[in-house]
Amino acid sequence: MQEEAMLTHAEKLRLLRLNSFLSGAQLDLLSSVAEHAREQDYPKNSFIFSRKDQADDFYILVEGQVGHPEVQAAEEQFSVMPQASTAGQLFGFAAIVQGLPERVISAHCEKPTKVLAIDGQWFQNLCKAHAHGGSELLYTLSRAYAGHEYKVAGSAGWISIRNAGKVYDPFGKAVVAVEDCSIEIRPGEFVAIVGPSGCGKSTLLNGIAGFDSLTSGVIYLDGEVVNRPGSRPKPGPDRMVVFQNNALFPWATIMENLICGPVAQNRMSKVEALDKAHALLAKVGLSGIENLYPSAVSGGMGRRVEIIRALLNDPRVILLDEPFRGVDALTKSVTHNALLELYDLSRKTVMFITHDLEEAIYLADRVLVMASRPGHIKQTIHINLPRPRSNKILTSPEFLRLKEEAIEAVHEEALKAFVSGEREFS
Ligand SMILES: Nc1ncnc2c1ncn2[C@@H]1O[C@H](COP(=O)(O)OP(=O)(O)OP(=O)(O)O)[C@@H](O)[C@H]1O
Repeated sequence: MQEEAMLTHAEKLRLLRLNSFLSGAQLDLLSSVAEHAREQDYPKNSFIFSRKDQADDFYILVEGQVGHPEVQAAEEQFSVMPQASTAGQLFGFAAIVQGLPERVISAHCEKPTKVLAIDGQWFQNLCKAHAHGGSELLYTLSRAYAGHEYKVAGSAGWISIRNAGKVYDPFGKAVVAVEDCSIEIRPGEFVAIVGPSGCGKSTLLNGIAGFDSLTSGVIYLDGEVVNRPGSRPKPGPDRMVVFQNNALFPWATIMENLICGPVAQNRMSKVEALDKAHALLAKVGLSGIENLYPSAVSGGMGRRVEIIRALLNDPRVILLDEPFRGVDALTKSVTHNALLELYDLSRKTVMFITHDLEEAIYLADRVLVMASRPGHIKQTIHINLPRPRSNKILTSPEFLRLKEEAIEAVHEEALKAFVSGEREFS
C-alpha cells in the first residue's frame, strides 16, 4: 500500500532537480516532531529525523480537512509554524508523530483524504542540501506527485488515555490501582496489555469501556471524552467488551445471540444481520452451529461467537479482558487464528488483556507491559511480525527474542508485586 505511494528513484532525482527550498527553521520543526515522537515512544519507523542512519518514511496530508486533537496539539506545540502552513501540513506533522498515518489520518476524515508518502532519508538529505522554504517544498512535493497520492477512507477507534489514575476506596483504605498512566492506541491497532496480577489492567479496560470512573486523568475515544473524574462515564455500543466468562444469553440460540444487538438497535435489517453472521461464522469454521444453544457449544466456540457478536455491532473498539483464560492450549490456538482472521477482516482497534505472553506477541502490534500496582506502562514492545500471521512464526527467532524480552519485563514486575504483597499481608 505504502509502496504504491512511494517515489521511484527516477522521480526522486527529478524532484531533486525541481526543488531548491528549505529553511533551517523548518528543519528544527521537524526535529521537534521527531523528538516528541521519541518521547512518546511511537513506533520507530513511523517518522523521520529519529535515526539519521535509517531511511524511514515521511507522510504528508495532501488534501482533506481533518478534525483531530493531535492537529490542535501540533499547532500549540509548533507555534513557530510559518503563516503559510495549512491544517493539512499540520496534520501531516501530527501524522508523523502518531505513526501509521494512513490509519491515524483516516480516523477523523469526513471525506477521503490524500496522503503522500516520501522516503524519509531522501527527504532529510534534500532538506539538508537546500536553504529556503520548507513549507514550499512540501507544497511542491504534493503538487508534483499528485499521481502518487494514496486515498484513505474514514474509519475510527483512536483511544487516548492521558495520565489516568484510579483509587478504589471501598472502606476508607485507599487502593491506588492505576496512577499517571498514559497510552495511545491508534485506530485499527491491536494492543495487548500484560502485567502482574492486580496491576490495574482490568481497571484501565473498565475505564475505557465506561464501566467505572477515573479518579484522575482523562480517556478520549476519537477525541471525545469517555471518562474523566467528576462526570459519569459513558459506556456504549461503540466499545464492545468480551470477558473471560461466557456472556452469551443462555436462552437464545447462537444466531439469535449474534443478531439481536444490531437488529434491536435498528442498525441492520434482520436479513442483513443474518447474512453477515453466517459469513463470519463460516470464516472461522463455525458454520452449522447457528441453531444450537450456548450450552451445547464448547468454550472455544463460545469465545469465537462472542467476538463475532462484538464485530456485528460494528464498534469503534473491541476490548477483550482475558477472553481465553482457562481455554485449553489446542482450542486456544484455533481461537487465536480465528481472532486474527476477524481482525484482518475488520481492522477494528483492539485492546487485549492477557497473562499469556506468547498469546500477546502472537496477536498484537504492540505489547504494553504494566508495572506492578500502582499500574502504569513500564515498557512497550513493538511486534514487527508480518500479518497475516500463522503458527509458523511461533518458532521464528524474532518471536523467541520478543518472548524473552517480554518475560524479562513481566518477571521483574511480578517479583515486585509478590514482595509488596508479602509486605501487605505481614
Ligand atoms: N472494586 C474494587 N474495589 C476495591 N479494589 C479494587 C476494585 N477493583 C479492583 N481493585 C483493586 O485494584 C487493583 C487492580 O485491580 P485490577 O483488577 O484492575 O488488576 P488486574 O491487573 O486486572 O488483575 P488480574 O490480572 O488479577 O485480573 C487490585 O489491587 C484490586 O484488588
